Amino acid sequence: MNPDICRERENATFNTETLTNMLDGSAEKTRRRREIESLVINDPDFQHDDPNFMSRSERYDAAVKKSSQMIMKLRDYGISDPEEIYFYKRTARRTFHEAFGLHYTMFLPTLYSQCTPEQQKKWLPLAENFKALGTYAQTELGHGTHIRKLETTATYDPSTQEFVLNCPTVSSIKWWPGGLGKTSNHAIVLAQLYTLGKCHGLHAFIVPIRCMKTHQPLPGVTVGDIGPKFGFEEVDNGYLKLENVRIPRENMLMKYAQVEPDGSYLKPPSDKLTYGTMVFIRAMIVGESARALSKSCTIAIRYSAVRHQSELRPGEPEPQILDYQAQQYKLFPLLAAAYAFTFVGQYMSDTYHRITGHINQGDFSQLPELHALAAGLKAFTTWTANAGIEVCRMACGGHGYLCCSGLPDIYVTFTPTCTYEGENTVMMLQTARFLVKCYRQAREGQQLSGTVSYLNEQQRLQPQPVSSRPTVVNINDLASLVEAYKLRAAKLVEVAAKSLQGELQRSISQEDAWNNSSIELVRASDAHCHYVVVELFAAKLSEISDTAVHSVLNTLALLYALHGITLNSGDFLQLSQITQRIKALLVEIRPNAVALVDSFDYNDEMLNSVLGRYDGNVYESMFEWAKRSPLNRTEVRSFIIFNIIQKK
Ligand SMILES: CCCCCCCCCCCCCCCCCC(=O)SCCNC(=O)CCNC(=O)[C@H](O)C(C)(C)COP(=O)(O)OP(=O)(O)OC[C@H]1O[C@@H](n2cnc3c(N)ncnc32)[C@H](O)[C@@H]1OP(=O)(O)O
Ligand SMILES: Cc1cc2nc3c(=O)[nH]c(=O)nc-3n(C[C@H](O)[C@H](O)[C@H](O)COP(=O)(O)OP(=O)(O)OC[C@H]3O[C@@H](n4cnc5c(N)ncnc54)[C@H](O)[C@@H]3O)c2cc1C
Repeated sequence: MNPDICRERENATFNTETLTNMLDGSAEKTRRRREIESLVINDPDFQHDDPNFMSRSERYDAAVKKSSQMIMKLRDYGISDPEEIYFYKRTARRTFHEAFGLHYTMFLPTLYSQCTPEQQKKWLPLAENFKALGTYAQTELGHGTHIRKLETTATYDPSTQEFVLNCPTVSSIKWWPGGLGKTSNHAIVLAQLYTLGKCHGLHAFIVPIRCMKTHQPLPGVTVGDIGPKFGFEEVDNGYLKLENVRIPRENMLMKYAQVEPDGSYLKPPSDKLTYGTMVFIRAMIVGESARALSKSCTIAIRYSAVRHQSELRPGEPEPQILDYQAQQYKLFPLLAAAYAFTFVGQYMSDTYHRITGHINQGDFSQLPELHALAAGLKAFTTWTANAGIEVCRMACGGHGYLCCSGLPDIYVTFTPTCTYEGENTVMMLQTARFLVKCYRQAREGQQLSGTVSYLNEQQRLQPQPVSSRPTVVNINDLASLVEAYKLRAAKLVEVAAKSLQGELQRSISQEDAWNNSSIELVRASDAHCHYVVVELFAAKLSEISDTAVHSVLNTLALLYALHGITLNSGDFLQLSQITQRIKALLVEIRPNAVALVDSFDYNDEMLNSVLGRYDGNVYESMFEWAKRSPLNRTEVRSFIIFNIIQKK
């Protein structure tokens, strides 16, 4: 064990185990999670070669093998609780995605939420036993964001009681679905429904695409892999062209909308219920942001504790790079954000399950807020985490650029979360749509509840506009900081709403007014999400009874809130005072930095980083890893080089 890192742990002011238990939910939950993780870590079947030394095809093959092994082993162990399955899989996957990822995250959840009971009876046994391996095929070459314009059609033929599916143009070819290229034999296809000559918009259909015996594409189906990408190399994101593919009427997911045998159409209670799976994954991605950021911070902070560089005071030994204020300023606000997002991820998951419970009982009243929250927080947390992973990589200097640091893999695997499940700017604009609506309702005297209830206050304090109210902050008091964030959100929602109003007074259309105000609208959503995060972090503190853990998390929460103010200084005041306070907080966090990342409790196998190793022995491991590079298998690799040298 590296002596620097041992000293860090000895000097921590709190018990890491207590904090880990709190993050997991209880000591028993930590015990069970570790037990599940050790099933993977001690399993020789999961000791695969390093994917960084494999070709793309080898990576795909290894991912498929791993996915099938996981299925069998989960069965053998009798693990069926979704959370436990998730622990098992994320340990086995490490940083990467799994070959059957879309089957679990989108195909199955869509069947659970959008099938009738009869449809569930047919499809769930097939899907849960992996006889029907599925994906979610929505995006087309021409459209990913504006899904109302998708061109794939499903036309009902009452004479045979079938739907006929077609991708009529090049731009209508399905493009991107994970697991579509080579793996899946079924796809949930989102298509424009036509019946009795009328289009009823997007609906979801279960389409068999490959023979369940031979795995050959079925007649009318053209399917394949879209090629190498920025990351996700083990996933066969695919293309799909359907030409006159016939499926039975019962293959339309009919929990909400229905087509009768004679072709008559029954409307769903809300046409946005078709978008339900996207809301689910957006809600879950918030927790993924926390994990990607907490892993990156673990690597960068542990490494900063063992790395010595430069001279702080002449004649003294080189300090740990974690002692540089500039290094702390890069890493500690991200560490604080990783904790904040962990709590927000838990909240988002709970909120999703609570509101979908109501939806299943026929109460759709909270769907708009759920959609706005999931869309906004997905965008807010993925943007921060995405940028933060890069900061962590650069904070490790040159060694951070090596694949064995783990950081490049975390980045390339995580960065598409800013695009998939709804491009982030577009998601922020969806949240803004909800906020502006709420702002108008509050002005009309309606009482708002939930995360937007702060907009009621603006009504109460009329006629003074929110923007003219001073921001007075006690920078040592979290409750006061929450108020400041609340006021900022109210201000920016007001600015966006007034911008829209101003544009409309110039008698331009609603749509143009919206486009001309989009900078203000995105800022309003960003401020709203930032407020929600600070508020939830503060609320979490009130649940913590252990004084030492409370104290260290309070310091992190203050840093998170104050750092956010300096990043958005134009919206707040008291800047120089805040900077001084931030410097003091960095000093306070410094002795606990390693213990705080230890509390995330990533074991070495999952972290998969030579820089972030628990024992801090980075240089020895880095050298060992380099020796395994395929280029080092022979002393002279390229005959071209050999010939050049010989000619000289
Ligand atoms: C057990 C499992 C364990 C899980 C582990 C978790 C692991 C997590 C990690 C997962 C990784 C998985 C890999 C995922 C791979 C990516 C898959 C994809 O990208 S798939 C492809 C992903 N693709 C995308 O995400 C496409 C993005 N695009 C879209 O979603 C839509 O086109 C749109 C929302 C932008 C506009 O829609 P449009 O129809 O034009 O609507 P308008 O704008 O005209 O607004 C009209 C009204 O509708 C309202 N409303 C809107 N949406 C919703 C909603 N969902 N709901 C409710 N309401 C909604 C809106 O507020 C408005 O209300 P109002 O103001 O009138 O009252
Ligand atoms: C790794 C990966 C996996 C994926 N997996 C799947 C899958 O399994 N299934 C599936 O169906 N899809 C999948 N996708 C597709 C993904 O969902 C889409 O790429 C995503 O929804 C964004 O759509 P787009 O590509 O059309 O981007 P575009 O909408 O073309 O975005 C390009 C730019 O235009 C801007 N823009 C677009 N519309 C607006 C607007 N209204 N206002 C302001 N700005 C706007 C955006 O902000 C962005 O800057 C995957 C994508 C990736 C990268």
